[in-house]
Amino acid sequence: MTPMLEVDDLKVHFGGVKAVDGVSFTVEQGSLCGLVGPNGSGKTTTINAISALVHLTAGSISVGGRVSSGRTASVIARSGVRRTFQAIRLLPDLTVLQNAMLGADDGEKVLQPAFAPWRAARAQRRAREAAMTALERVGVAHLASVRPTALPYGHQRRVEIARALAGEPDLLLLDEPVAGMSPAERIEIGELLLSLKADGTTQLLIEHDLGMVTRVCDFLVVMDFGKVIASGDPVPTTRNELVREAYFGRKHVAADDSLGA
Ligand SMILES: Nc1ncnc2c1ncn2[C@@H]1O[C@H](COP(=O)(O)OP(=O)(O)OP(=O)(O)O)[C@@H](O)[C@H]1O
Repeated sequence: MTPMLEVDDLKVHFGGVKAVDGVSFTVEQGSLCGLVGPNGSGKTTTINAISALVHLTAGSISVGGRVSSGRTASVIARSGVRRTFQAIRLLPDLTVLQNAMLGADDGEKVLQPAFAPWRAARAQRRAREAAMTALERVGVAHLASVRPTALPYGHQRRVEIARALAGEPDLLLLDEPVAGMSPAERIEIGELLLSLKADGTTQLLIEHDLGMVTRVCDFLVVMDFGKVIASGDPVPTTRNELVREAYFGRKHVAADDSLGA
């Protein structure tokens, strides 16, 4: 197996806060890896480091065999790493289609039509095609002309995913993509992630719903207090005693049997 993502002894400290403190893991090409752990365990900071939104205190990150540490967020994105955000970041004054277009290659030119107009027109055409394909994929193409603020939360989340897909990523980082969705919507998004995997997209999924994670992921990495406390096949990993303690606390572990069911 070829690694798509290699995180090696990653540390991200904010002053005295050791948000990520010596994390190492690998995501194989074409696989779907779950990154789980209690609130504040360092998951978002880890994908912020992978997408170059925070500085690394130490360690290294490689994507597709190339060391990405030191590159800017836009260079990382252009190299095929796209992401969604835990808090929805759609622009309220743009339509659903325009928001998705921003995620396409050259998406930034969508907002600069006056700059080299002939090139902008070509970039816009390509971005529109990629965005429509992504919106179709997440099931909201019929809402392309609507403003995202007019949509229910679950649909806004789908647009957020579509924006990342419009960049046709090799590595897709998903930060709680189904938060706030109904159980039926979660199943649909789970199926979408599996279909993206079937197409060869490597994915790193942050998710608190361990039922979903064990259903769709090939591999799990579990964090607590900035460190990896367990990793491996999903079902046995969620049954690991350290993982159960991290989620439920020691005194509840014996009583609660909902993990890894
Ligand atoms: N910019 C920052 N400055 C200071 N502390 C930060 C910063 N970003 C994150 N932290 C802290 O780092 C720790 C890890 O946060 P992070 O958001 O990565 O956790 P998480 O596992 O994603 O949590 P959740 O599941 O709640 O989203 C937390 O204690 C958080 O308060």
